[in-house]
Amino acid sequence: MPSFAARLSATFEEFGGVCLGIDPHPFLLEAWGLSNDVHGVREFALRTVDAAAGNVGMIKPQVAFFERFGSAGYAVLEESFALARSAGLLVIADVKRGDLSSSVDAYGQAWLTPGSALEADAMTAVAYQGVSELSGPVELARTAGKGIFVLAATSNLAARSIQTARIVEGEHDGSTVAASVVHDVRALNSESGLGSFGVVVGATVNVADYGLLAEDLIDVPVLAPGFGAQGAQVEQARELYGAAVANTIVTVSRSVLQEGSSQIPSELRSLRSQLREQVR
Ligand SMILES: O=C(O)c1cc(=O)[nH]c(=O)n1[C@@H]1O[C@H](COP(=O)(O)O)[C@@H](O)[C@H]1O
Repeated sequence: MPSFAARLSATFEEFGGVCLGIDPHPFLLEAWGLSNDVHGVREFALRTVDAAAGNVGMIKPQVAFFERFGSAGYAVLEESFALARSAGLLVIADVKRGDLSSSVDAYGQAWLTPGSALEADAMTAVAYQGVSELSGPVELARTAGKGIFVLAATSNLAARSIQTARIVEGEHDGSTVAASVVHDVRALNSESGLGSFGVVVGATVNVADYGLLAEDLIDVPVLAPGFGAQGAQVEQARELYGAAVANTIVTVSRSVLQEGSSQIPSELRSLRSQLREQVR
């Protein structure tokens, strides 16, 4: 299996960096005329995958909306991932898992093992127990051609005080929590050019306030939520991410999904051309 970085680069080349989030909120199920139960979520997810295929290269299912329905929700995730894979879409499982290494290893195995029921191409992870605790999933990702996106500067205001806090000891003495995560994740990328290990940097944050420079994000895949419903505009992508806009995944959920499944392809194509302008 080629590395996640190689597959992501090919996706950027063919489709650009727009990613469609699959977040079946109850209000969206209602707007789509679907029931707020696992049948509605299944229909929503499969229609969304269909609408994404051929229009963008990536989807990011937010697993919380599926977990609401227990094992039946997981079955829908499995079916959706399989459909996405067969349509050539990269799947970033938005699971935000984190724990000490002996436990987080199992999360990695669930989401990144080739052939596992919930196999995705990449997963999101939380590193408040230390980026080094993620070594098990990182090793698995290396051998299986998978990727991991670690939360660094998230789009929600409530995280600002924690993520901009300064570390007072050790290797990262004096740097912000966000910058230390970016530094440690960058160090995982041994290959030259784009790496397989990325960071989440929300489009609603000013990276400088988080102790980050635009250069810190070069060659690291950047997962960038916050566009659309949370207020950032794709026309600001270069201003926000500088040269790293070329390796930024602009992920959008509610703003596109609320248009209804028949409108999704044209919405995605329009975002693609806006982002292409920014990358140029
Ligand atoms: O990791 C994420 O995807 C994520 C990180 C972050 O900092 N902010 C953030 O909004 N997200 C997720 O990105 C999606 C944003 O959805 P919309 O605001 O509807 O586009 C949701 O699934 C969030 O859980």
